[in-house]
Amino acid sequence: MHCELRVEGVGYRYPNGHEALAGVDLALGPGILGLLGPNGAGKSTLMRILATLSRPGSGRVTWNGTDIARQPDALRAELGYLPQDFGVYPALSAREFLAYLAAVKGLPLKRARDRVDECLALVGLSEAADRRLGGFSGGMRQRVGIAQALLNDPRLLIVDEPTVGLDPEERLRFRHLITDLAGQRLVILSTHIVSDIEASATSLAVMARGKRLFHGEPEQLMAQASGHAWEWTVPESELADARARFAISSSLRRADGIRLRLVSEQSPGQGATVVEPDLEDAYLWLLERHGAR
Ligand SMILES: Nc1ncnc2c1ncn2[C@@H]1O[C@H](COP(=O)(O)OP(=O)(O)OP(=O)(O)O)[C@@H](O)[C@H]1O
Repeated sequence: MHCELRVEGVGYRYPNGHEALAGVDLALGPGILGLLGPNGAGKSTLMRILATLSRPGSGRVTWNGTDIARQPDALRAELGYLPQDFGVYPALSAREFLAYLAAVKGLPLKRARDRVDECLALVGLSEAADRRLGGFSGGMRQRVGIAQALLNDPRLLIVDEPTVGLDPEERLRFRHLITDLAGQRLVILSTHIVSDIEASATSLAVMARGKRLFHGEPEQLMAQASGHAWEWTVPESELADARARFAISSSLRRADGIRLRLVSEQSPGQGATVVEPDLEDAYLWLLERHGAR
């Protein structure tokens, strides 16, 4: 199955002059791309361009060789998109809502009926299919969001910050769902939370302030942080100072003080030991190096 997305020098400026994207390049094939970046990095702006909802100000995006700004329909037929601000009609049941969206997407009636059932099953909502969406939890609504994005069995699935507002259990379930969906398609999942993608992403792109800072395998990013991740236990009285001076990825209260995990060019202080960087450390180190934290 052919599925090649190329983002070439894409820039975007909002009407108020704010430059949200500056020369972003990505070459993607089947698999799950985790698109990581702090708030305001430009992830949603890029997702909307990829979903053909806005056009790049400069550069271009091609889907299997076709420029999506010139011929958006070539991609739209193969696209599933879950926007960040996905809303549902609370009075409709999950089945009614999906049937409605299937009609909007132009699926023939018989195919629509089958696909609604299949997609509800895929996201684990068959049992709840006839319940009103108004009574659904946040996690269930997000699963409805994924179900609607899957109606046309897309080859490109774009999910923008899907775990915002979900509780830890729902978050975990959602991550498993995304992993199961990958197959032969390209899934782009944007988030500012490393743990959303660390178990599932086959490749990783990191953005900050409209620029792509990294694109590659998670292992490559972790290798870049080697020697710069530290564990350091400090008394509680020194915590505020440590927070001000270092990029801290986690802290744990222990009997002998606060055990910090942080990234730093050099040893943060006496008693600190170098540790093997995990993805969280590596992400933080990248942002730190680019002054983007
Ligand atoms: N309609 C708009 N007009 C002007 N600036 C905007 C508009 N929408 C977004 N921006 C700005 O563009 C930048 C990128 O926003 P974008 O929403 O793409 O980032 P993001 O990485 O998705 O972050 P978040 O998770 O906070 O949405 C931000 O600085 C944001 O304030």
